[in-house]
Amino acid sequence: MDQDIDQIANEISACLQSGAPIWYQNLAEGLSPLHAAAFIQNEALVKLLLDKGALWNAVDYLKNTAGDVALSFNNGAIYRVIRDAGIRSGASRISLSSNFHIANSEISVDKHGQNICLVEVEGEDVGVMMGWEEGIMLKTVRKLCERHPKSSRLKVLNVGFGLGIIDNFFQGLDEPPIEHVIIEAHPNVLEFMKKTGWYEKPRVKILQGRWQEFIRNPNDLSIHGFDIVFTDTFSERYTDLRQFFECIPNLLADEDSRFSFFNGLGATDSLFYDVYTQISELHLSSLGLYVEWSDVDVSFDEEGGRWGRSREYFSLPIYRLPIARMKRSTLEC
Ligand SMILES: C[S@@+](CC[C@H](N)C(=O)[O-])C[C@H]1O[C@@H](n2cnc3c(N)ncnc32)[C@H](O)[C@@H]1O
Repeated sequence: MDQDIDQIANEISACLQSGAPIWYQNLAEGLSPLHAAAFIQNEALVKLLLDKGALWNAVDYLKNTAGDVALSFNNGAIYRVIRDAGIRSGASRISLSSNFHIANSEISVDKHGQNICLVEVEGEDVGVMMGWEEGIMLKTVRKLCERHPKSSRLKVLNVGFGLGIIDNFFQGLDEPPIEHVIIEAHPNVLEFMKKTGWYEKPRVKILQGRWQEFIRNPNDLSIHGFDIVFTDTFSERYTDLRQFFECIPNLLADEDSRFSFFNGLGATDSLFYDVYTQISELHLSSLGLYVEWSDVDVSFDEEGGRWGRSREYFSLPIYRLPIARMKRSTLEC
């Protein structure tokens, strides 16, 4: 077997040296050499191809990566080799996510009675917040607030109002926040907030604009001291989320404070989702935060009806919910 691999390795090296492109994907199915190596379940070959520069995130015409092929065989070892290549490649170079900016947005009720917030991207309506996400938002609020040492006097910051699902859950707590700051940029969403009475709510402060205008850099202390911080801006890229991460140590009040974000990047593919999840944890850790993850079941409960006229942006059955806190050693430094 080792001999076979040595021989294959030599042949592949010779092919590459003579100009064969390692990124080649066949015309019939869009399969790359990495897909093929995962298909024959040859870990050494997978490693070799990745070493030679094979794209860990190439997708075939069915949108499957080599990691998906490995998973379909339940081959955890090969899956991890491919995933780790993705993590090493660094989040800033991953281009799988929603990378559009706030476009025309519309808030409406779909035929299933769900509230949906749609934006138009390249002529297609994309749901950026839909009623089915209530379960995620409810569990997030529970994880953020339950047994919080300051539960009777919470100061909450939420970035991105959308349909206001999470903000309604914060307001519905037995002991609502003593300060509830919401940053929202989109004029249509701000209009919706006006119509639904958010500007009149006691102890709620609405900051109109992009979060980047209010939280200018990681050392900016103009808004700070929150017990709970949540962000869900969806239309932004991972680089924006990472920039927001950098501001978290200054936004949080103390070691009891908790931070969460909508963990939806790459959520149309288990490999991409896994890579984003791991990279987020690594980046938060480098800033002195540790993350606890819990799983939320978001599998289909009806014939795919939850998407309405939007594009699927979260097609996995499990949402991985992050709760981050400052590590004590960081606070003592
Ligand atoms: C997915 S929705 C948030 C949904 C919300 N979590 C809920 O429970 O309904 C995203 C929101 O973030 C807003 N947004 C996007 N980028 C933003 C930015 N840079 N600053 C502030 N708000 C932003 C959008 O206008 C949109 O209202």
